[in-house]
Amino acid sequence: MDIRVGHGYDVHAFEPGDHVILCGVKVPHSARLKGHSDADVGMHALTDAIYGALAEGDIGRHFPPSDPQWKGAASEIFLDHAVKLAEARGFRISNCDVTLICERPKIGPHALEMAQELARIMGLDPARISVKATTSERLGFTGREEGIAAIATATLIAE
Ligand SMILES: Nc1ccn([C@@H]2O[C@H](COP(=O)(O)O)[C@@H](O)[C@H]2O)c(=O)n1
Ligand SMILES: C[C@@]1(CO)OP(=O)(O)OP(=O)(O)OC[C@H]1O
Repeated sequence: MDIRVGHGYDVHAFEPGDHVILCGVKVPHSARLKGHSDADVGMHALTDAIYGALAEGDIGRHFPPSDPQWKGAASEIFLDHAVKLAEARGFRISNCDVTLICERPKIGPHALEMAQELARIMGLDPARISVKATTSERLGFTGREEGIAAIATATLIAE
């Protein structure tokens, strides 16, 4: 049995807007996240965790920010690619855990829907997916509400 663990980290800054996309869910907010794609910071961290477990580099290697093809892209494309790459290598994803770091928006009311959306994209039982959040107690860039950070871990198993 081959068991792999990967982790991912991402940050996107706020810019003027009225909603954010987090783990595939549109959440009303007083700003939006800036990015080349839809700036789904949680999905990017999870995608990087899977690439990390596979030693397959990072999201920018597979989807260069310099490529206009990915401008405004739904981050589901990136996660789907990482999952299919894992499957092609004989791995199944056992579980994953995403932490969103922000003062606002509040994630708790949306966490279940986010886990369900990630599960849909990944073809997994939602019980294998965790989405949670923490503030940084008003410290640092997330504390000043300049952006949102996300960390993720994924465990992959090949029998
Ligand atoms: N954006 C956020 C941040 C936090 N939560 C929930 O609040 C709890 C307490 O946060 P602390 O940073 O004070 O530990 C946290 O455990 C989450 O349940 C949230 O929903 N959205
Ligand atoms: C996702 C990509 C796609 O062009 O762009 P961004 O939306 O800016 O996101 P980032 O987390 O900076 O990762 C780099 C890129 O791969």
